[in-house]
Amino acid sequence: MTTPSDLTNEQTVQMQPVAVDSTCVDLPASILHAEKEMPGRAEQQQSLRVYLRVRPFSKEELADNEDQSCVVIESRQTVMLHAPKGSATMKSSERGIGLPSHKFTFSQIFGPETTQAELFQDTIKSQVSEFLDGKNALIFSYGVTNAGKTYTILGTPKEPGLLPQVLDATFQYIAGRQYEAMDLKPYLRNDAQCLGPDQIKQERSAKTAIFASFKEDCDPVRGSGGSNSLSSPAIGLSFSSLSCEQTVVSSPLGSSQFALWVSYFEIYNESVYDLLQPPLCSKSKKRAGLRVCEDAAGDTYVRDLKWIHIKNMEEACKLLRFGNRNRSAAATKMNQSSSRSHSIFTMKLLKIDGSTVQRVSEFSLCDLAGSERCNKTNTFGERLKEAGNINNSLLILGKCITALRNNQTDRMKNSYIPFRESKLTKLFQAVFCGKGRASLIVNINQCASTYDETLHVMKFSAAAKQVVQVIPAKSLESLAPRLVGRDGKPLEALKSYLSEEELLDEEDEADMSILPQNELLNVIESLRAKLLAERRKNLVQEMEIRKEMGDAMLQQLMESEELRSRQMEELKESYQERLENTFDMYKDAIKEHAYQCAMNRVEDDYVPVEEFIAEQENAEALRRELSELKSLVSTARRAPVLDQSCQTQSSTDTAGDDRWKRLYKEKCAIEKMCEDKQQLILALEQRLLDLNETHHTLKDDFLQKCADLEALQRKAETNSIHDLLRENADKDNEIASLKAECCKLSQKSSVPPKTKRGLLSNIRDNWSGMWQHIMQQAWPWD
Ligand SMILES: Nc1ncnc2c1ncn2[C@@H]1O[C@H](COP(=O)(O)OP(=O)(O)OP(=O)(O)O)[C@@H](O)[C@H]1O
Repeated sequence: MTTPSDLTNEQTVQMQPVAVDSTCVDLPASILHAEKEMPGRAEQQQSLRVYLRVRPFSKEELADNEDQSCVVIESRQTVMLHAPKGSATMKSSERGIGLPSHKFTFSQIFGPETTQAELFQDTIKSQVSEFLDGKNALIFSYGVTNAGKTYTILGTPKEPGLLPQVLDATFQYIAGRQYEAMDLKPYLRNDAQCLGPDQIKQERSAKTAIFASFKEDCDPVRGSGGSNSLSSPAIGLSFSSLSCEQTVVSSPLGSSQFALWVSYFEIYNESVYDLLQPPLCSKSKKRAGLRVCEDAAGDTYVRDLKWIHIKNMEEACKLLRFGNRNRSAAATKMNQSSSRSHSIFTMKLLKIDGSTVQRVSEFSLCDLAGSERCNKTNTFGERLKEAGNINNSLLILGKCITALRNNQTDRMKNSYIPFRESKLTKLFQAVFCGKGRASLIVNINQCASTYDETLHVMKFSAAAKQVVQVIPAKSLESLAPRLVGRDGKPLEALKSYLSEEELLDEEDEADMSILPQNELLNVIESLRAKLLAERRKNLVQEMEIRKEMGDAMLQQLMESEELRSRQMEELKESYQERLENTFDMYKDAIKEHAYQCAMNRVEDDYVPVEEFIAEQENAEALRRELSELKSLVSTARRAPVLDQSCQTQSSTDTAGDDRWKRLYKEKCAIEKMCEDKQQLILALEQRLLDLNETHHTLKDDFLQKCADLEALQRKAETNSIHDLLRENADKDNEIASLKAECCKLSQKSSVPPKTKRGLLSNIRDNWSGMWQHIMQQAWPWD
């Protein structure tokens, strides 16, 4: 068992450049605290136990003078692998890819000197105890060919392997309390079946048929309970060494009885074959493959697999030998008797109270086929196909382990675990998912020639070691078996329960390879027709779904378009309204401004009509006076001739001369003044004309601006909202410039402030000035 302190110790080991298996450094806390039952928690967590067994060199290997320093066991948990010269690993490391040495940690490492009994004691003994206590267990032996997997599981006559030891421990445990009746048998994965007399008969004859084939080899089957003293030539093993003192679990007290049923099957080329089935008479006939099905709880089982009730080690040995004879083995380059299949020996222990099965526990030992790759084993033809299938199922096992590990280390991840992709993983899915404990025994040899394959095995085991098995506390309760009658129907009224036949109706994974060829063709045809119909149905469904989706999307699009255009309309209206308001405001302001300017100008230039008429009358009077004066002056001009004569006649009249002179002067001044006045009137009239003209110009300007504004307003109504916004800005500028122009115009048109005296007062001022002037001219002495 790996503990945190063990891991700390492991890290202190200093080596040359070494690839340290990451599991020994970065184990997550959950794994470090694994294997502890959490008090108050509804589950137990335990990392998958991965043991390493290094087998000793054989005589031939020692004779070959192979490099013997590839595998160095450093401690009970740590092993170093050094790549030998010429290995692919060494070549890669020489090219700078990877390192020549690798360090791995295991739950425990067993060196070449380890005995089978020691191995049992330190690895699976606790699991055997659990099995006897009602829990499930699974043991895998994994490694390349010739690494010692079969040796570990089965052993030799002198060194019985784990399986005989488990059997032995079980028989010790149930000794004296065996249920002899044989009428209660395992059913599906976890259930039990109550057999009728004829079924019991069948069971007995099946067992007798198997044992009959050993008549010539072995002693007659002895009674129950004689496990300890067996020497069983049936499998060529002497189990004398099993009469050991190993007491796994002391026999329980109470009235319960136990029945042990076993099965033995192999998975060869992805087909399941019953190894306890009598061999076929004709070698040309193909063995019948068995189907892997699921029960109502989703647990897999092998349909029609033979379960044999055994009562002692002798019977167990016979069955093992019988099964091993049927097992697919072939000579490979590496092993003269290489297992080409995964063989699975399963024990089911039924705990029976009266006639009720209290519980069924299961212990499976799986001797996996060699994990080597094809090129190493010089495989061709059938061997190549075997290798492909072996590698595939081991690859799937590896994938499942990696996916389990990834899902556990990263809780956010929930990757698919491909249990169903191979028969092997499908069958043991339940154990990996918490319905039992699993252990992996990795077997390696120390040969330099298989170094690369061994390294591959070690990397696989490094991943496996990180897997945590979460075993719900309730898993055992859920394993409480259902008892079914001889027809497979439950003895108790269980609505949800499906019999095997009912289950099989729904089962779609029938193993068709067992049917004859013409039937197979029929099956293929009907399947093809079904497939076509199914495809057509799917296509129609897909089209309908697509159409529905398309309609829904179109509807959604139209609705959103409508909403958008409505929003645009509202926006446009609001902007238009704001624009109109702004225009009205500016229009009013301009009108007001123009009106004010006009009013100011009119006010400045205003001359009341009465005053104007009065001024005109005055001017008329002045004109009349002027004309009188003129006539007076002309008279006066004619007078000097007369006056000359008068002068000569009466030169003494000086007073008259003076007066004439004065009048003449006055006349000249009045004439001058009249001319000035005339010019002033002309200037005033001209001014009036100018003012009228300015007034008209302003009026025209004003009307023009109003027209422009109206045109802009009309345009704004027709333009889009964006144009309006843009033009709004333009118009703002234009209005600003108009305002500026108006200001300029108003400045230009406005006269400088003056007192509102009007034309008349000007004329009056001028006239009084002129009158003073005349008077001064006329009477300069005044
Ligand atoms: N621990 C061991 N001590 C002594 N001999 C061993 C040990 N392990 C294996 N051997 C011997 O090595 C040889 C190969 O072992 P085994 O047949 O068990 O290998 P394997 O891994 O099962 O091979 P394959 O996958 O080809 O079946 C056998 O002769 C076996 O007796």
